[in-house]
Amino acid sequence: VVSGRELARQIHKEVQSDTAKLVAQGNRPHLSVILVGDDHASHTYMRNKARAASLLGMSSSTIFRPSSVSQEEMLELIDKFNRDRSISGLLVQLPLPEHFSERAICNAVAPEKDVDGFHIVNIGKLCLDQRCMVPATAAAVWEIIRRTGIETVGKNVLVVGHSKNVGMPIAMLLHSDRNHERPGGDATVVMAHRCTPLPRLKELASLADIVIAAAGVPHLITADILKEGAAVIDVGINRLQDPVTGKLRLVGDVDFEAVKEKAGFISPVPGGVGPMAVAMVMKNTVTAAKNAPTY
Ligand SMILES: Nc1nc(=O)c2c([nH]1)NC[C@@H]1CN(c3ccc(C(=O)N[C@@H](CCC(=O)O)C(=O)O)cc3)C=[N+]21
Ligand SMILES: [Mg+2]
Repeated sequence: VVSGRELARQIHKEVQSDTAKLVAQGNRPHLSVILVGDDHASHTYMRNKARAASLLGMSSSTIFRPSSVSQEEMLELIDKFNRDRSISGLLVQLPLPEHFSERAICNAVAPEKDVDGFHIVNIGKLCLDQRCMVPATAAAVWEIIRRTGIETVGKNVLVVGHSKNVGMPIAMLLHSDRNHERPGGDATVVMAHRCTPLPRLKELASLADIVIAAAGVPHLITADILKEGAAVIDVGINRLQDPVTGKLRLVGDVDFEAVKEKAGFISPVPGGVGPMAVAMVMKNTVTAAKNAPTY
């Protein structure tokens, strides 16, 4: 069982020492988070990021707006933050209410401050293997694989789920060329999604050396469909009500108890990709601070 919390502590140490250097140069990294509405999960993630920032010696601030805020007002706010030199990294917590174009909001954030890596320029660079802000969840999966020593070159990777913010960037990192400006995993990557027939999903899973589960379907990945010794990275975040206690419980897309007996490596939920994703936002914030103009 791979501990995302332990790996996140490694990243934290690296980010903390980079932060201290920047602070000594009078350039303390600052993360600004814009949070719209009162979505409970979004508030949890925001608090995790704010806590990590203060732990690592960065400053952070969260700007709250009601779900009735207009796209116009949001664009103005983002523009103001883009021009504010005391802000190194800026992110707008997703999802946004229905009346928003998330694409327009993501594209409004200055690419060099875009610690989510969701601006179209950063996505374009990601697809061209250029250095860029890599979306935190995808970077988290990448770092878990790298730091655990899981081989990717020539391996079969199955990414389950093709969301633009998670599945797509993960597949992009893992399939691309390792000898590039932004090194990739040189794996043979297949993407399955809601239109993939179940027999086909099983067939693909049985061939996979690495399975990345990012579909948002609890218990989708069961032990019987996996190859013995496969590495399984669970990216799912599903809140299920416990039938006994009635409490909400966080589960991934993987049948953890059974799969941990068959898999070579398994990254759990909670305590896997989540804490690593928070750490990668911090790493991106330091990167943004390093690259910020100092004049
Ligand atoms: N603009 C934007 N950027 C994001 O990076 C972003 C987003 N919107 N919207 C939602 C997703 C999801 N996400 C997570 C962050 C932390 C945990 C995390 O800390 N998870 C803990 C448990 C947290 C809990 O108990 O709920 C864990 O897995 O151990 C999970 C998921 C960031 N996202
Ligand atoms: Mg997790």
